[in-house]
Amino acid sequence: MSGYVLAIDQGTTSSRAIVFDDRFRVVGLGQEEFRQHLPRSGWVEHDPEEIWRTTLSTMRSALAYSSLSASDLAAIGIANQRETTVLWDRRTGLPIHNAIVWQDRRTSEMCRRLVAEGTEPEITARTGLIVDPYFAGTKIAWLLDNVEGARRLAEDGHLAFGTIDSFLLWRLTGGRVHATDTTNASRTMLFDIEANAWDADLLRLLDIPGAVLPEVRDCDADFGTTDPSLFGVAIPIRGVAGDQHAAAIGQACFRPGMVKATYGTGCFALLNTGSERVASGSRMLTTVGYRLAGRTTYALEGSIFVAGAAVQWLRDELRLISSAPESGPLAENADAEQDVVMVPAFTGLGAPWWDAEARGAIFGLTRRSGPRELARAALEATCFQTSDLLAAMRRDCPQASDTVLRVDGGMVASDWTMQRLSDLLDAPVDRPVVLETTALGAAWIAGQKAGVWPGMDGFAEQWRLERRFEPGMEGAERARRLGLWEDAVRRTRSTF
Ligand SMILES: Nc1ncnc2c1ncn2[C@@H]1O[C@H](COP(=O)(O)OP(=O)(O)O)[C@@H](O)[C@H]1O
Ligand SMILES: O=P(O)(O)OC[C@H](O)CO
Repeated sequence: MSGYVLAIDQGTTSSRAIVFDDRFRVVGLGQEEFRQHLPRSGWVEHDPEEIWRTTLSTMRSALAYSSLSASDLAAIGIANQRETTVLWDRRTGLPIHNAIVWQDRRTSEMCRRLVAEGTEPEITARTGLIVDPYFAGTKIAWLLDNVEGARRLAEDGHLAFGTIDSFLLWRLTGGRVHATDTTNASRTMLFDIEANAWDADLLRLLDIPGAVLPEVRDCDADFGTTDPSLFGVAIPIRGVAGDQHAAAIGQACFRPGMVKATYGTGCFALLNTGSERVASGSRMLTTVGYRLAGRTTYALEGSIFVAGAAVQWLRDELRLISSAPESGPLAENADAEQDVVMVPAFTGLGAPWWDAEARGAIFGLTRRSGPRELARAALEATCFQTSDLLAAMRRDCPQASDTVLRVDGGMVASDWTMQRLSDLLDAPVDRPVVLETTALGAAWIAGQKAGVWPGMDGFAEQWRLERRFEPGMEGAERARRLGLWEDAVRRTRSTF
């Protein structure tokens, strides 16, 4: 059998498909952006049909680019934006509403109520999560309560819930598979990560009928085959993982203590904690890193909602730059005497603050502040936030104390940002040769399961360093800058 594997990387702003050969080289690529629907302040939606159309067409483009045909593929792996919630009618396959995106804050009142009722400790004990609108559970509840007729359809067994992986699986298999994987399930706030099962008490708490839920399988399970009407042949789907989990795999973070951070729209850092779940005392998330061959590997996660999105804001709203790569050189020339600090809480603050109501702020502006200082502040905010996450992880887990950060995602192209990141973390930052780590991780799960790619050790050996950034900032300056950030966050938070 051939060693070609196609990975779907269905992200927040674009759908991508990549074909890899058995030496992990990219031989085909397709990418399409799709629309972000912002019906109200704090609300973010995607059209599931657009997600499906762009996924299908990028798969076809990737195949065409590689000059391969579908029958050359040994398997498909899926990585997806997590938490984004779709409900569809099983009888027609049609969504009953737009997908509610992970960034959407419409259920913050519901979450506040759950916290006020004292439910958070039990929710955290079972799911490893914080009560926040970020996760899928309250989004499902909102759809059932606000889309006319939805609750009755759900109770009658006609509605299916899925994160994007489930929705794509349903469509790819012609409605034959309603399943998800453990990593995606672990982001719903309805899943017991110890028992590896949906939690009946949490379903009752959020008033969600169990009939809507997909079956939960391991990341490397059999997820069926594509409907032959799509590509002419039935291609096996052998791997599914949430995109951040797939990136941790693509970065070969297989040993406890290894950490990766992916800098795209947001930033998500995952620390492998091995077969034991680590409870965070610092409001990090405890999550399933991956589950392969019946064994769960846990992770601590820090989620930052705005990273590259702050650069997009400089480009699209302030129009200070015309493209993202201009931000680094601008920042490099910022006035060293000015301390302009940006807290990009456009959609609230994620870990470790979990403040859904906070909104962005800029401090320290002077008459001489301009595009350079704002560019530095936007890029540095990502570094400061990562520093908060790593400090929390180090408190929670001694294995993280002398760690090297493996980075990927669009924003790591900025050398200035990576150097500043290393300076502020006081730790090395490793940028690999292959930056398509999310797709590579999904492809590896599927490829090794299909028997055409090597196992974990063989795969880990292929990881290659492109550049290591070493810390070079004086300790006193680091402490001063981190102090400025701490002060800015304190003044931005909605609660003290
Ligand atoms: N050279 C660069 N410097 C700074 N930011 C960048 C650079 N290149 C891309 N970005 C940022 O990275 C993000 C895109 O990364 P990507 O991994 O494709 O994101 P996503 O998967 O979330 O859509 C954008 O927000 C963009 O602003
Ligand atoms: O699509 P990305 O790369 O922005 O990742 C989104 C995350 O999975 C949200 O939890």
